[in-house]
Amino acid sequence: MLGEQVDSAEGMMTTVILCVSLTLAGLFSCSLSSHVPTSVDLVSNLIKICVETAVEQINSELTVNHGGHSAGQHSSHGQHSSHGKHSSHGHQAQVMHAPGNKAHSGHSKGHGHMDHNEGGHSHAHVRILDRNARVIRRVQENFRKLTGAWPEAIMKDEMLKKEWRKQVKPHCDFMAPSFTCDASARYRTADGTCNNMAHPLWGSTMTPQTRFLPPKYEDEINAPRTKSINGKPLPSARLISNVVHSNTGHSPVYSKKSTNMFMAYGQFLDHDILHTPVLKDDNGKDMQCCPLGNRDEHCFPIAVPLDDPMFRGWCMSFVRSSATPLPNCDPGHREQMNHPTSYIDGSAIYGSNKVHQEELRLHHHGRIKLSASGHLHSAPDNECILSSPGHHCFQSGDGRRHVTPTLTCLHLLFVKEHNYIVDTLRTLNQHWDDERLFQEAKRIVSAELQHIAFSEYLPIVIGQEHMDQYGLYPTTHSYKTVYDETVEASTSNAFGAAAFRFGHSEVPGVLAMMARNYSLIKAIPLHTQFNRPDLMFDSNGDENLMRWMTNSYHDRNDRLLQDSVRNFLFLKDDGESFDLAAINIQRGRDHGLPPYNTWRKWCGLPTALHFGERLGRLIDHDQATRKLLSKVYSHPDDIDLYTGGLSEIRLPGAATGPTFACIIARQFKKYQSGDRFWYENDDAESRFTLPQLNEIRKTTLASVLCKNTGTQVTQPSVFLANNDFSNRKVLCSQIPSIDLSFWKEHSEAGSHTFQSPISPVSFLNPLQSPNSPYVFKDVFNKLLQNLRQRMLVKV
Ligand code: HEM
Ligand SMILES: [Ca+2]
Repeated sequence: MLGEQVDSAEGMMTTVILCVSLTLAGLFSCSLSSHVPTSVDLVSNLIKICVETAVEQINSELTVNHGGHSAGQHSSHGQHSSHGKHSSHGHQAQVMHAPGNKAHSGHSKGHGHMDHNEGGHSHAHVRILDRNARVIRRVQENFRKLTGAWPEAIMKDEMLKKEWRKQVKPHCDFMAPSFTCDASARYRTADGTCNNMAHPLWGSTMTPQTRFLPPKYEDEINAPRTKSINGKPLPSARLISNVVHSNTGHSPVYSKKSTNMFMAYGQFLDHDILHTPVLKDDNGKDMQCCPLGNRDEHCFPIAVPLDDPMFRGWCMSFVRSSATPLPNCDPGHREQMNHPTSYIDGSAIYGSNKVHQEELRLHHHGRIKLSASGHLHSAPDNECILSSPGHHCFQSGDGRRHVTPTLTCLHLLFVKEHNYIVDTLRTLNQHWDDERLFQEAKRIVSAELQHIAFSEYLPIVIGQEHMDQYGLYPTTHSYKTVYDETVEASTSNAFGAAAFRFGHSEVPGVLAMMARNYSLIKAIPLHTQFNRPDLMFDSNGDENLMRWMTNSYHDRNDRLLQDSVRNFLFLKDDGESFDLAAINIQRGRDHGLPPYNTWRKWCGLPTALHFGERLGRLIDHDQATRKLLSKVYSHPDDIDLYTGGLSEIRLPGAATGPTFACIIARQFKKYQSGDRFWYENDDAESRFTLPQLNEIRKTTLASVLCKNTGTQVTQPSVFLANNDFSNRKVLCSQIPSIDLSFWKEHSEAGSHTFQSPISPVSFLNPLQSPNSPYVFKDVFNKLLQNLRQRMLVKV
């Protein structure tokens, strides 16, 4: 045991020697107890040495490099109480600006993201977490230099662990707020805390992403993977992108099955469950990490091949995802944080903390703010790119709302859905106040989002077999009692940094708008629209864009990404742009994702031994892809998860191959069974009544579209093309939709009893179960025959 080692004469000597030498070096002033030191004293002093040295080191680095924030004592309880109130305790970070510091000023050269106002002071919080993680990492490194002990050894020794927590805690005590969760709460908190009563932070905002498998960092703790198993450097992420993911010079190939609405919804859903923050510079702009060899801890620039067809100058800037300490400030490897709540709870609409939520609310009749002209409420001008007078940036619960117009219009759609629900509830329950209306509508919208995700979206992503294998289909009757309090629903690293990015291969090169008669209004290259709200200001812009989204195929799920995102991502006037495929690969390395073969094994799939054709080959890749992979990688064990997974042959009826389908299925299982407020749950305090649940089961994205836009005709499943009989277009009035009269309160104000259950006409969503009968088919057969089949437009 390490404690015993330190207790030994040798350990004591080392401590004293170090103490003296570090004091002499002027790093800190060391005073060991005057009495004969006990093992606790020694360990305590040893850790103290390491902590103080770490703080000094970081402060001097920050002063030299950035004039950034001091690593001194600070803490910020970014977590919230059980009532979701924002609280901030302890000292604020001290800011020590170095005189004359010019680093990173003025220019915004990172990934071109706009300034994100995510409510509260989220970026300050990211900075604090990142610095605290850095302090802990340094303490850990120092401790290892002194004692040779790895984090595991510290955690196994009770005395050492206790001392560690005591000494390091002042540098990151935001991780241990005290909670009084209300077990009888009917509503989720804004920040996701208190969902799991035993672990109130699970799945909540700004907590570490979880891992299915331990990370693979080059130094075991922090440094990205850069070396092949044969010791040579790994291929550059941009080179892999050029060889394996490039479609440059070729026409796009479209899916034969699903629509651009399926693509867009994937991004919208992703933003409910994940955002990994990266650090900004002192001016709140993207950090610049070029040229190669930049030694800033936050930088991991991508090497651009000399003969690159698009990018010049050897280097693409890449900022590492911010780090976050582990709970209790325990030692361990680098972890990345998740900004939104991990639960599928509409946090992209409602915000992920109370402060932000309050900003978004109108505080009148339960509504969310919209502009007078029916757009999302305005946000400061620096949060998007404005090019026309009269246009404005938008507010919403997630900072990335402007990234593409296809995403922005889904934000608007669900704000309208919220307001539609509150307005209806208000007519039913006139005694409900603003708060009650808001919370009830939020609860219903969250349930709708969960239902759409699991009944309409996910089956197309992973296929029926995985849906069945993991028990992911929603039930068609009664409750589904799947809640398991031992399951942590937090978003996992490999899911977010690789598998769920499968959708990037669906992204089109061109967006379009369609009129009510399905004629094309206009087609616009996607890369001209990043971070711009303009299309939303066209007359009926959102409706016309969504009409195109439901009437056009997305780009096929394959290993290829369109130039819109592979060469022209966030293209600026000065010609600077990024490659999303290269970023995804680099992100995986930055996050320490184990490579492809390790995940194959975890999924129970055969691993590859070579790139050839004999036994032991990459069995889920076609021959051409095996060849391309062999051109860049020197061994199958080197293959990055993103590249290996994306280039697999898709499973029958799925948008993903077996490795991504496995990771995505296991992650969605966590969202389903780790959420106490899961909409199908039979939880005494928060469940829906059965009739209400049956109403929620009627929800389809088509019904939400019909209710909240001028759309009059659409196919029942807007994720699927309307090219076969079962999904032909029907009038909106024929698309089942939630009947909110089941929320009419029966008794006194404040009570939670609702109208007695009158069993509604049973409705089976055809997508819930592959074998269920298609009810529209019988009921509306006649009408359908009269509707002309609309051809999908390929732009
Ligand atoms: C519509 C066009 C899209 C654009 C322009 C886009 C762009 C981006 C960018 C720039 C990032 C950050 C990359 C990084 O720095 O690591 C990102 C992350 C991500 N994207 Fe997309 N994306 C799009 C669509 C999609 C779709 C359709 C999906 C899924 C179906 C998706 C899933 C993800 C996921 C899971 C992440 C990781 C998020 C995080 O960890 O913060 N994206 N995307
Ligand atoms: Ca969420």
